[in-house]
Amino acid sequence: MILYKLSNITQRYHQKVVLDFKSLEISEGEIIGISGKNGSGKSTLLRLLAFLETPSEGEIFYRGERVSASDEVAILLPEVYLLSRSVRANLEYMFKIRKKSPSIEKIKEVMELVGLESEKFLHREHYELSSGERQRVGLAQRLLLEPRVLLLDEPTNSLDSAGTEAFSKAIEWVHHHFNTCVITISHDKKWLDSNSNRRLKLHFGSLITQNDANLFSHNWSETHNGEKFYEFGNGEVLLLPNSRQIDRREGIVITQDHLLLEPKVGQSFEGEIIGIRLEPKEKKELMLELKLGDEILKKLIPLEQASEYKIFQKIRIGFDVEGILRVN
Ligand SMILES: Nc1ncnc2c1ncn2[C@@H]1O[C@H](COP(=O)(O)OP(=O)(O)OP(=O)(O)O)[C@@H](O)[C@H]1O
Repeated sequence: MILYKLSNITQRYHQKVVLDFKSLEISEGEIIGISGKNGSGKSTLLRLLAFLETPSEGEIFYRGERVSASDEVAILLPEVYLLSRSVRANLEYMFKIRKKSPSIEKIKEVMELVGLESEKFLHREHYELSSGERQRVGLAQRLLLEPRVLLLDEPTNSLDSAGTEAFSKAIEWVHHHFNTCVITISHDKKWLDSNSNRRLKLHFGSLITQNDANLFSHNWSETHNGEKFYEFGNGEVLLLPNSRQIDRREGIVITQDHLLLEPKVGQSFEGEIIGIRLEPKEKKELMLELKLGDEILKKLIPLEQASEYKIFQKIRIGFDVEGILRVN
């Protein structure tokens, strides 16, 4: 079932366009990771999905309807707001929102899930919590809501590695139990990769919806005559012929399909395989993680080709520049 349908979205603050894209569909149970540079519009998009803001232009349908709020959607912001009471009272409050009677067993279950020992933390006052512990209480609150959509804005910012791992498990748990659609913003690409089955990227307010693995959208430069080239950071450069008309601020993307392994013709670059893993979605493909200069690129290959690739193997990487996408 499609949960969200967004079309022709523009969001402006004081005349400045911060988000501008044509369409986005999000289905039930998807686990989506959103990345992008500071100010690219990630939090703005999350606020739109949480109905905390309405777009300046465009339409958002939630389960086929125009709605102004939904109690099926929960959002965890980087600064967690807690009631000036104990952890227990903060968690019990969620049952009131759901019009259910509090269950101490359920509370203890979610506390353990987010890595808060219930014996130690249940009766702690809100002011006795560190920022990482507040973040954990915040997530536990939202898990108790059993949301259809869980929106997480930089959830792991104040967490240590144990907390980060607990949050990964909690995402799996909520997805498994309630088929929750989880949408997470993070600057930690590795964490996002292992905690999402679809990636979105924002680039100056434009949405790039291809599997993120495949694309690079910064470090484009111009020659004196306006042709674009991409610097990989190892001295190698990919030239883009006939690219004068492209404004590099629009974002230039080469999708995964146009990333070629061991190409027989054309320009190619030496890369290295730094990761090989089974793609979680269908389990019929392998994701190769390739390092080329400062870039980490990804390429899906059929499972049958697994024996051809080994970790730390050097590999030639080429690009079919016909596959350039402009993102606007
Ligand atoms: N309420 C607001 N009023 C005016 N400008 C805003 C407001 N909220 C965000 N902006 C601006 O909109 C742009 C996008 O902000 P947003 O917070 O969505 O970016 P982001 O990708 O989440 O950034 P970060 O990675 O730094 O959190 C930024 O230029 C920001 O300054």
